[in-house]
Amino acid sequence: MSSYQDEEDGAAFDGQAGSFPKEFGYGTFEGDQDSQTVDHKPRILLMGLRRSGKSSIQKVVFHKMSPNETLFLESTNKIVKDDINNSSFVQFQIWDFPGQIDFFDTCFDFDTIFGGCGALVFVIDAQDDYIEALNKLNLFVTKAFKVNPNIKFEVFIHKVDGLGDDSKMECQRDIHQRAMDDLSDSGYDQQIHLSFHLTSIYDHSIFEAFSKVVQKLITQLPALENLLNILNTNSAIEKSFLFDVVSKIYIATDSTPVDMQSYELCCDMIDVVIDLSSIYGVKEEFELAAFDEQSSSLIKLNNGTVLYLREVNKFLALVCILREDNFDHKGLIDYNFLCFRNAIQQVFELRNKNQSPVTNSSAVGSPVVNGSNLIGENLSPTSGGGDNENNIPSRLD
Ligand SMILES: Nc1nc2c(ncn2[C@@H]2O[C@H](COP(=O)(O)OP(=O)(O)OP(=O)(O)O)[C@@H](O)[C@H]2O)c(=O)[nH]1
Repeated sequence: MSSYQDEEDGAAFDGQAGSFPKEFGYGTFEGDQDSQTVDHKPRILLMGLRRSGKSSIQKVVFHKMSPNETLFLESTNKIVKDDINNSSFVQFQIWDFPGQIDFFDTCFDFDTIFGGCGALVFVIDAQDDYIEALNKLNLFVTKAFKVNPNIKFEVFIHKVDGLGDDSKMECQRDIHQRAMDDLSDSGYDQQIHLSFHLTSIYDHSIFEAFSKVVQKLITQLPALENLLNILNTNSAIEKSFLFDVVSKIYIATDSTPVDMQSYELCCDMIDVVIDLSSIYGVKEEFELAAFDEQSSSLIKLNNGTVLYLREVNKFLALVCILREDNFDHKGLIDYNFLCFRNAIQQVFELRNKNQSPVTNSSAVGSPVVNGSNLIGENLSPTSGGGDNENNIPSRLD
């Protein structure tokens, strides 16, 4: 097995975007070698009140900071741009806004901020009084919608690790209700769609929520989903995720529902593979990451389930969950995987061909790729998102 290398340092950096609001509406920023390339990437804005957890989210998901270390993060006092380049699919900028931002400041250039924005993530601290946060949410989304109606609005009901299961649900229901009432009062309830996610940096929920945000910016998603469906059907796979290895965001999965435990198992597998690879993997000279197309890993669980990881390209890995019995057909699965990988390659090529330099995410068309080369034996995968909902093993064999 070759090794994965954490690309964090090479992949992302804190571009100090200058002081707010004096240098607002940035075309370039320090550390930006090629502002033209960077600026056409879809942008994700992180907004919310002070200390709601915006910087922590960004650091934990994209910079591998441990959740405990976020206790020592200083308050952000200027907009911080972060260029995420983990893979050909996952390419965007995150703008972390200071909590104390004043939207009535005349220097605020709404057109520049919201114009090229793909998603606005509004973070609400669920452990705090959220009335003020809801007022801000309404102000920001209505303003953003007027400038750019294509923005996806995502509300992270954050720090829910401090709440019990019932309180979580109650909190979500209350925030949802109040936010919708506010939108209705401002006359936008029919036009603006808000998605709500319960999140915490202390578990996988923040990665799952960010996966969903990022997926909405990938216009090739239907093609990827389709390929995963075909792969599953022909290889008797129960569930498969296409992971961005560095961030553990899944950029696509098949169309069966995602259950959190399966996702967590796959994330853990990636951690195991990365850790083992960095200890035992052989790194070629001049190579940033020492893995190749042969990289793979297999973990048998004690409930008759197999986790199978295969390298798709430098940044993406396919992680599948399937029954041990069905893994007897490993040759077939491997062959189908190669077809799948070729098809993904075609998606990449089409995307690169179609990409125009001034586009945001919504302007890139979805290519039509089918996985017609995949071989299917008479294998019948059981339906649903995995059969191990109540049967998750407590140890890895
Ligand atoms: N319990 C808990 N605490 C969190 C979570 N996320 C962040 N925090 C804590 O919240 C505090 C504030 O986090 P920051 O990331 O600095 O908040 P911010 O929104 O960037 O704050 P400003 O920069 O002032 O706008 C830190 O002490 C974090 O450790 C979470 O999921 N659960």
